[in-house]
Amino acid sequence: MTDQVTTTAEPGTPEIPGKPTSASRTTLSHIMTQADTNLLGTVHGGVIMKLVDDAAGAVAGRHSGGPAVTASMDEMAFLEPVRVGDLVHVKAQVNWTGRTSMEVGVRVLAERWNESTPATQVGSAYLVFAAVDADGKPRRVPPVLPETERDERRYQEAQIRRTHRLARRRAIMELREKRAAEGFED
Ligand SMILES: CCCCCCCCCCCCCCCC(=O)SCCNC(=O)CCNC(=O)[C@H](O)C(C)(C)COP(=O)(O)OP(=O)(O)OC[C@H]1O[C@@H](n2cnc3c(N)ncnc32)[C@H](O)[C@@H]1OP(=O)(O)O
Repeated sequence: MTDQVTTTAEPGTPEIPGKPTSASRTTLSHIMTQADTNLLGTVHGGVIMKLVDDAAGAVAGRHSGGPAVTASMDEMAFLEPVRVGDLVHVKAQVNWTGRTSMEVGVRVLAERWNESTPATQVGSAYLVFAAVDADGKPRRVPPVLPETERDERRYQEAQIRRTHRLARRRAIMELREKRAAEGFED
């Protein structure tokens, strides 16, 4: 993992024009059936996570203009159980871009398929996608251009999460190196 947090091009490489958040924002909707349930009879969390990954992957592909792979999924929150017969809407947008990675924010909403009551939020997640070339190597992404106050807040919050991810990873690597130097073999 690299520590670079800006979208500045390397010397000699052209800048990539930015893309507004709305250009790739996407909603994926899916009706939940008996095939999606866990042993408790509610919808399996893994089914929701697959939809989240699909919607976020579509957004990352649209934003970056090519293939993108999931590097991490964190802070997946399940706020309410989802039931058979719920129409689930997975709303995703690019919150932040680095050099080759993007943070995609996802909100999961559910409504009864045959009722006119408003949809309620049942989950949320943040995923990091890396744009890749034909060899699976990271490639540069266009900077995302936040358009609204909410987009701007999400961008700033994503930067905080990015800083924490890098700091946590660095701290764990340092601890492992220290323990190895002290002779621990775990
Ligand atoms: C309406 C829509 C209908 C749609 C309806 C149908 C669905 C249709 C959609 C299909 C969408 C499918 C979406 C599924 C997508 C998969 O399921 S992909 C499969 C699962 N993922 C993988 O297999 C990825 C495996 N990992 C890798 O290939 C490599 O580790 C990676 C991710 C390319 C990173 O490579 P690396 O050599 O570590 O490169 P490195 O330069 O260090 O990192 C590259 C960037 O990633 C970041 N990064 C790397 N690792 C991490 C990490 N763990 N955490 C955070 N950031 C990281 C780095 O910080 C760096 O960011 P920048 O500073 O450049 O911005």
